[in-house]
Amino acid sequence: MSKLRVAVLGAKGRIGSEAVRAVEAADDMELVAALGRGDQLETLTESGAQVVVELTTPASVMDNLDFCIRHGIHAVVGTTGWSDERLAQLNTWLSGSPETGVLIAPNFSIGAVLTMKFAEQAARYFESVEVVELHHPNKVDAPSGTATRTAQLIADARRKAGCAPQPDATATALDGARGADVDGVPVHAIRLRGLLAHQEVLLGGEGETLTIRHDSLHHSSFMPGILLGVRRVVTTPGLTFGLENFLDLN
Ligand SMILES: NC(=O)C1=CN([C@@H]2O[C@H](COP(=O)(O)OP(=O)(O)OC[C@H]3O[C@@H](n4cnc5c(N)ncnc54)[C@H](O)[C@@H]3O)[C@@H](O)[C@H]2O)C=CC1
Ligand SMILES: O=C(O)C1=N[C@H](C(=O)O)C[C@H](O)C1
Repeated sequence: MSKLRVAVLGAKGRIGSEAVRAVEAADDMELVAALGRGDQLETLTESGAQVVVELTTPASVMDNLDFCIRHGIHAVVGTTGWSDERLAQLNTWLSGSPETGVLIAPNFSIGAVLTMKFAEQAARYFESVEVVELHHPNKVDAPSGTATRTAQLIADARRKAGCAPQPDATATALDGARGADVDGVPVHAIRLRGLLAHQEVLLGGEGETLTIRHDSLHHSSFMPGILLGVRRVVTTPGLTFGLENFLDLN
């Protein structure tokens, strides 16, 4: 069987360099390009890349995906910064290239995907819920893509269940003291040397609390998800949001 021809964008970055090694080590894949900032995107077509793993920055990702989709190259995207407007733009581009697949995964680690799933399931049973994400201090965006997605899933679950707004008597607060409001869910971002990527979902009800915590201790935690994404995206046209769509979680 022929190997999947894979390119990595952001190949010198923290996660990109790990992804380069993971693709090189995968028996069913061939690394055909490893591009960094300033490299020509034409290398992707010249090298015959079938799938691009996009791990750059929120400022670069849209131009890169525009190029990939126009050239029918599938993409597995870990880069953060997704808004409804950006997703709508992607869907417009994809409608002009109906056989191309794009997976956007706010988090590639199985533990983080399960954290989101468990938080979504638990959300309607508790009066209060807040999200705390903790990352290395070199991270450029806050709150994290994972925390934003977690809060959105929680908010959707609570809306569907008809939950009342969360209790919060705060009358005066310093700016930021109650975190960012993501769809009615407070999200707090901590940046600390020594950390990599961590998240807690705190749920509170009458006389009890539930804490769901996940820790990514090394970038290797993201690699099985990236490789799964590469294998699945080539047969999944259109936009897929969330690695859970490629996992049998039920
Ligand atoms: N979905 C997930 O599971 C994960 C997502 N991430 C996300 O991946 C992104 C990258 O994270 P890090 O590796 O920590 O950042 P980083 O700053 O270490 O790496 C980004 C790399 O992309 C390069 N770059 C920027 N623009 C480029 C362009 N136009 N073409 C090619 N390369 C370009 C930069 O020079 C840099 O080497 C962030 O958005 C981060 O949040 C990070 C870890 C896991
Ligand atoms: O920048 C990071 O490091 C990470 N980014 C992603 C996010 O913003 O959720 C995934 C993970 O948390 C690591």
